[in-house]
Amino acid sequence: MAAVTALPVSLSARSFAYFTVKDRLPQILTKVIDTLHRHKNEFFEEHGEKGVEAEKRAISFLSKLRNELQTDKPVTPLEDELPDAALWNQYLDYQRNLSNGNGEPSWFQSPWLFVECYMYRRIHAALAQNPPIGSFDVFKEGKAQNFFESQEAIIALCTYFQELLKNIQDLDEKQLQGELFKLLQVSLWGNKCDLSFSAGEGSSQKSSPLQCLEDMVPYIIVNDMERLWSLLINAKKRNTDKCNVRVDIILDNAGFELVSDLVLTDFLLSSKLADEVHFHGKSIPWYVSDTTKNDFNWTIKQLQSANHMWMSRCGINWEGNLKKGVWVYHDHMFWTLPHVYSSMAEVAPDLYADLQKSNLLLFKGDLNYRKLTGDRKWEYTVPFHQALNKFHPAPLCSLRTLKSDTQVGLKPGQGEQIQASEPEWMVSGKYGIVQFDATP
Ligand SMILES: O=P(O)(O)OC[C@H]1O[C@](O)(CO)[C@@H](O)[C@@H]1O
Ligand SMILES: [Mn+2]
Repeated sequence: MAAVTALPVSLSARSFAYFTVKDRLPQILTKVIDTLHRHKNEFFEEHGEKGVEAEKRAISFLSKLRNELQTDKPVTPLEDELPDAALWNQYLDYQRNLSNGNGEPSWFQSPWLFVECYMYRRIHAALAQNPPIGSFDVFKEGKAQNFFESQEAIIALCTYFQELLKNIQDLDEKQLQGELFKLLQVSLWGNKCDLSFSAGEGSSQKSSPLQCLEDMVPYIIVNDMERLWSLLINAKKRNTDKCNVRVDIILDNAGFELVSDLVLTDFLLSSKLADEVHFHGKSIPWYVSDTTKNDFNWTIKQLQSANHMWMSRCGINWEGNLKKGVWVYHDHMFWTLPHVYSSMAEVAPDLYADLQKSNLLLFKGDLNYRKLTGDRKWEYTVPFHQALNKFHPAPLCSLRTLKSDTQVGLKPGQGEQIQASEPEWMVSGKYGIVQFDATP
């Protein structure tokens, strides 16, 4: 991988990133250790002494990791033999070359994106290397709790949606557009509910997700919903039996956000704006609340068996979509590598080629935005297309609330104006974007 010269510097642990690395990441590690402690009896019941020994080894690995982080030790090569280890270690070499002999990559000196991803990968190694507790998801409880605490909001959304389905065939184009915009916004604001941001403290959707959409429109600082609509409606009009419209959604958090994404994608199918939807989740537990295959299936099962007619109707329909093959779940190790998306074509050509088959890629959440734009200190007015740095498998759109200090594609003066009244605007999660790029 050649060193990049013409791009702005990477965000490193010196700004907002500094507080994340200094405070949030150690807090997350402490919580993970605590979670393992609390499950000791369960490990014993399931696996006997072997389970307890594995738990002890995982805890000592994680304590060592926390110490390395807090004392700004060099980031060391991975020593496990998991399938992605070689790619990680190559990336570490690349970081070494970038630092031009200015010392080893370390927690507070290296790019924030890299060290943060690296921490989650080491957490995974702590478990994966220690059978019989190798597949224990240390973040599962938090994700489930977010789902249960968002119960009211999920009921409100499922009820609204099932009512909408009753007469969806009778909606004219304008009405269809209005409904799409609503569900896009629910999915956008659903991204407030991630757990790495609050270091694993609760962050669920408490109020009805549909009620305050109007009031929140001014906080959507890039709003390309009209362009998204044009793409979808034109694709629908051109659509013939031979050529299906495929939408891909690169998922972010489980819990309320996932339900909001599933409702959005059900709407795309039910309105015939799309014929098939492909979901992309994480193959290992990631950034506390990100969706894995287990979370995806668990969520649909929970909905199905819920004691609420419209919730369970959603769950039953969605299971049906999976069985019929109009919903397809994928995971690929690339999504949990530290690489930015402009290197996908080189690092994961199979994934890139798969995404090229899509008519529209929806990228959910802040981390996806950081990887789309290379997590760099761009000027606010730099076009999104430029920041994507040649990543363009298909038309794409980011739905993201701002939780890290990078943002492109703003109008001249727009960023400075918000900054003047709200210094925290880039990291508070209060602002959002629906940012689209169609140009190859
Ligand atoms: O779930 P999301 O929206 O990708 O957010 C994850 C976010 O959590 C944080 O990593 C916290 O460190 C963000 O700043 C990051 O981008
Ligand atoms: Mn996330």
